[in-house]
Amino acid sequence: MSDQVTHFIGGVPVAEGAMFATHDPVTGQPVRRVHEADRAIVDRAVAAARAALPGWAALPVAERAAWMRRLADAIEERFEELVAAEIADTGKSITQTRTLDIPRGAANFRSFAEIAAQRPESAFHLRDVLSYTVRRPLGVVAVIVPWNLPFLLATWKIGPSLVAGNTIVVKPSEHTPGSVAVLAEIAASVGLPPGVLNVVHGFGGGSTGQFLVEHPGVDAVTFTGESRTGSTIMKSVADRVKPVSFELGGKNAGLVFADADLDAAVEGSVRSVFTNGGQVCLCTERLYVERSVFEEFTARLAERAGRLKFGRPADEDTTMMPMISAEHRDKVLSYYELAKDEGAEVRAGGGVPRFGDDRDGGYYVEPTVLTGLPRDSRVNREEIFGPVCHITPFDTEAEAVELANDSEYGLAATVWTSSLNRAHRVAGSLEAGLVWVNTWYLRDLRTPFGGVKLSGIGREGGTHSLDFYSEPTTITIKLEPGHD
Ligand SMILES: NC(=O)C1=CN([C@@H]2O[C@H](COP(=O)(O)OP(=O)(O)OC[C@H]3O[C@@H](n4cnc5c(N)ncnc54)[C@H](O)[C@@H]3O)[C@@H](O)[C@H]2O)C=CC1
Ligand SMILES: O=C(O)/C=C/C=C(\O)C(=O)O
Repeated sequence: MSDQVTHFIGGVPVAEGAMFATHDPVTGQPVRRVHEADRAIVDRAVAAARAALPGWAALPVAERAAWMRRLADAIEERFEELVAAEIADTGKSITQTRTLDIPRGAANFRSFAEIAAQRPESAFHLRDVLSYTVRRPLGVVAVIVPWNLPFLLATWKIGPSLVAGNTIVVKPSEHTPGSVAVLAEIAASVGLPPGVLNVVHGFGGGSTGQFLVEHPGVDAVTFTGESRTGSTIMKSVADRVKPVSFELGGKNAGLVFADADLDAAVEGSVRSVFTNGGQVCLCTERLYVERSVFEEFTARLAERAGRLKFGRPADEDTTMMPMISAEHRDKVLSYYELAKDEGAEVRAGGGVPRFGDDRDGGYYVEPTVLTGLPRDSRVNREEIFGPVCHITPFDTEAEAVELANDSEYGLAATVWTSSLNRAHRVAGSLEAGLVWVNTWYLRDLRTPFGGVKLSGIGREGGTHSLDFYSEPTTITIKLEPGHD
């Protein structure tokens, strides 16, 4: 793709609006020039989506599902181009991008095509009354997504909203416009009807994102990002009572019991704390470890953190990526300093790696393991969104559950134990939308996905997505047997 990123409206590229630059997180150097959509451009995108709505909504679901499969095929054909676009924006490793981010994009379209096409309609026939439900699309949906998993998260919302018959305007993060811009090219190349999928670029508050969610022609908003942003968007749409689906932040707990397979718990926690540089809303930031294995677990996790590899994205054995921006790096580093001020013992990391090459201009921080902080420390309560965790010992199962639940967030939790009874008991007691036992981030796209408390509103995934992206109308007919 070109280094200049344009909007995509009504099936064609639109190179209008002021320009801003994005930066390569690996070196800090400018990487793209992006057009910012002002109110007038957002207006045109919403109008294009609205014009395309009747035709798209009227298609049989099997035909919309066929379009989703065409998009998935085309993603696979342009796989390496999407991998390159994602890496240029994020500095992710090529191994992760090839195995997680881009394949999930294709899977997001394919799985919602299958789920929507196979969904049974419900009808209840009781004596001379027939009650049944028809589902209609919400209308024009605004899709607002963040920078941490740009293609995965955008397609996770684009697939089900389109197959349910909506037309959409997507706003990717200002940091990561590239892969969704390639998706727009793909939509044009497969001949998706103009206006069904529109993309506008720009910032959030006071810019494209706000103009889009507030727009009277937008019927619903689906958003992934920080909890505070979710709250701001909710206020913006409150007057029009627009439906919202929010996947927000987390301060996720991992519980390690002494009966766990410790090798698996350590390796699983390496993944759950440090994957994607800790920049996944599902990452573990609070670990609670039974006292008898606390020292061994902590020493082993700290040792593994020190061995993560800061290679270039193109090196297949790279396991640590940079933070997305200088601003986000500074935020994460401010928590490293705060941890020290709050009295933490730094068991690994705590600073900035030095390379002696152009990566010193990038946004890297060290993977960090902390202990010794009280439960009410800010480091134990606030979402950091970096490669860092704090580990606390516990003595009883009840205490572990109580500590894990002592959070304003409730997105994901991980339980490490060899006892099935304990796994079931503890998992059911945790205030979280998602609990993984002896694993982390194992996904089945049919299951409900989302969080409680500050971590979100509603669930997406499988039929839960299709429920959000459509409205049911219940029709009840009084039949008169024997009449025409
Ligand atoms: N899923 C999660 O938990 C995520 C959490 N974060 C956290 O949020 C912090 C800030 O990162 P940001 O990229 O600024 O996240 P953000 O939540 O502010 O931005 C996510 C998306 O929302 C848009 N946006 C922001 N304000 C908006 C508004 N008022 N109306 C409409 N759209 C709006 C942004 O342009 C972007 O596309 C990070 O330091 C990180 O800690 C960031 C990304 C994802
Ligand atoms: O759908 C997934 O597999 C991952 C979702 C991750 C987020 O929502 C996030 O990191 O914000």
